[in-house]
Amino acid sequence: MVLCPVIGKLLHKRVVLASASPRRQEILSNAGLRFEVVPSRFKEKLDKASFATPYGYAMETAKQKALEVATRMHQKDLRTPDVVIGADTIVTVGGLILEKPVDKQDAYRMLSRAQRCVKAVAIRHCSSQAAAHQVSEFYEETTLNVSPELSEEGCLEYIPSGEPMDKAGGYGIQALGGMLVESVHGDFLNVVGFPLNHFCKQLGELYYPPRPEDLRQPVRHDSIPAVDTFEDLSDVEGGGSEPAQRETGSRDEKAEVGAAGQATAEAECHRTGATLPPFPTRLLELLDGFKLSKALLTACKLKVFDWLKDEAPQRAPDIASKVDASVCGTEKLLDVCAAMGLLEKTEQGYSNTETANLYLASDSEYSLHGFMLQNNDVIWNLFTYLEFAIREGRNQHHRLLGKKVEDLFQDAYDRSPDTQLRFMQAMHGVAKLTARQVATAFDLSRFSSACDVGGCTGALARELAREYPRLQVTVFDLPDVVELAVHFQPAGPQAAQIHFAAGDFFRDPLPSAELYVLCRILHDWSDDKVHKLLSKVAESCKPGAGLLLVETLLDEKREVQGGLIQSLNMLVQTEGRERSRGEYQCLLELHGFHQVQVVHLEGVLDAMLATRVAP
Ligand SMILES: O=c1[nH]cc([C@@H]2O[C@H](COP(=O)(O)OP(=O)(O)OP(=O)(O)O)[C@@H](O)[C@H]2O)c(=O)[nH]1
Repeated sequence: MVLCPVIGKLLHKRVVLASASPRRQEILSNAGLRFEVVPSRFKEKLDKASFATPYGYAMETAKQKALEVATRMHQKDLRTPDVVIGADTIVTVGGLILEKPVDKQDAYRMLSRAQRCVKAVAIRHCSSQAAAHQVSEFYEETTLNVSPELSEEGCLEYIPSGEPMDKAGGYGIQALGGMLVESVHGDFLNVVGFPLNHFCKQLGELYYPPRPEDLRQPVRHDSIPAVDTFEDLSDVEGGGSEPAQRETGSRDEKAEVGAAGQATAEAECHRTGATLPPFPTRLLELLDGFKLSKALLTACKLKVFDWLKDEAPQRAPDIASKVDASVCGTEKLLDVCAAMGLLEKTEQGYSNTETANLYLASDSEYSLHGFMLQNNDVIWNLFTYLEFAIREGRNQHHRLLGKKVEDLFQDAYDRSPDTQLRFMQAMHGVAKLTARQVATAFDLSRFSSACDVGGCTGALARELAREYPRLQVTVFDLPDVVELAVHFQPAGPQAAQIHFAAGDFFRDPLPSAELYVLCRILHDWSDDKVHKLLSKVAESCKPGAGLLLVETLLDEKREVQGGLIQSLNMLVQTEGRERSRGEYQCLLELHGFHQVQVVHLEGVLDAMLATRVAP
């Protein structure tokens, strides 16, 4: 018997479940699906830190599981399956991704907290060419609250049952673990092994796409009762709420679903007087964000990633003694780093992930260690005054330092070589990340000389020189910056193309050049100073000279909110601000630069190239 007609659509296809999970198999066969089981050999070891969200990580793992099985079957018996289903489960607690416990202690830690269970499912529709496979994907999220009465003894009694160890989140809700869970919001089967309801809906969308006339009907949101509210909602206008965490569909659809869902929820509340609003998971994750940042910064400050670089896994007590810290504190910090995807935790101990080796060890080529320390030692402290910055509309160095600050770069901090070097290390790390993109954003081959105004360690100058072998680049910066820049100059073929010149770009004449570069400089300064600097650059330019401006343009569409955070950052730290594309365009034109072209770079930066016209 097939209750759900879409399951029948798969009956004559070769369906493969790429999973070893017995629960997943049971749920799907109970639903009448016929399939073969070929557990995936894909190692669940993707770098968590390289995904913007936990969902992204789980989805990529699910897709890779299905791909590995489809490819292997094709290679082995030359008969490609029609459909391969891959799934992955993660559990998130306050933004941290947890999977299956690696040991009993880990299980204990997982058990004591409220969790979100996210299942990502990838349905791979195969053809003989892997590249031509179509993949439909969705994920389903269920929120669980572990009973607040769950005692330490209760947890410790449960763990030896063996149930937690092969289960994401550390419990089997369908068996003994059910006793630990107080409430479930969302699809129960999703926690147990597979989101059957959402799967059927997804198949429905694939096999019965809506007719155009259906699309013109007002949206109707069918109800899927959460397990804690098994009620008939059919008397509610609009038919009840869409599952809160469905993530497929366009933004507009989501907005509609959200609005309709809210109206329904209100109606429902009015009717029963008892229904709880959705659990504010995202909100709580945002709240916890500062704790995660501080954990990352602290691990950098303690040089945890240096001690683990290129080493065999080490246990918490070893690391604790190296970083001169308590074992219990170190262990907690290491666990959070592992959950953030910065460390890997196995039975042998902790080791760096690739992200940590690449960016967090202090001696790696693309190290952001200096930038982390700058954030820990300076920016973090400034942000504690955010409320004042918002009220007063200005930076907060005076509060942090307890004195009036006239010029941020000249007299804000003690300009000891150490402080200066730390600042330069921070700038160097950030500049190296983006220098290649900046250097290649436009064709600059018509210029034979460039001046990188405020070019600090010469990281961008080096990329410009590498990209344009006939270009001579002058890095113009304050005398003490130029003095310390030698620490950052690797010997190499570009060295002969790069020169350093000391001076203050507000007071001293600029070195002459055909191309001027202002990379993340203007955003530090007030409008008055920006005019002053741009007029100096304009005066130094002959007609046809170029100005390469690199900044974060406000109002540009971006995937992440980084641009807006950057804007807040400027308020707290500098006397400047981020500006919009229109504002920069006006500024450039006012100072005689026209033909403005804009290129978006990866991350939050944008590059603009303008040409000086005859006055
Ligand atoms: O309450 C419960 N919570 C979780 C489970 C089981 O946990 C695992 C989740 O892991 P994953 O999705 O990665 O699947 P695997 O078992 O590793 O098999 P794959 O071969 O597909 O990677 C899953 O088995 C759930 O059933 C549970 O049983 N109860």
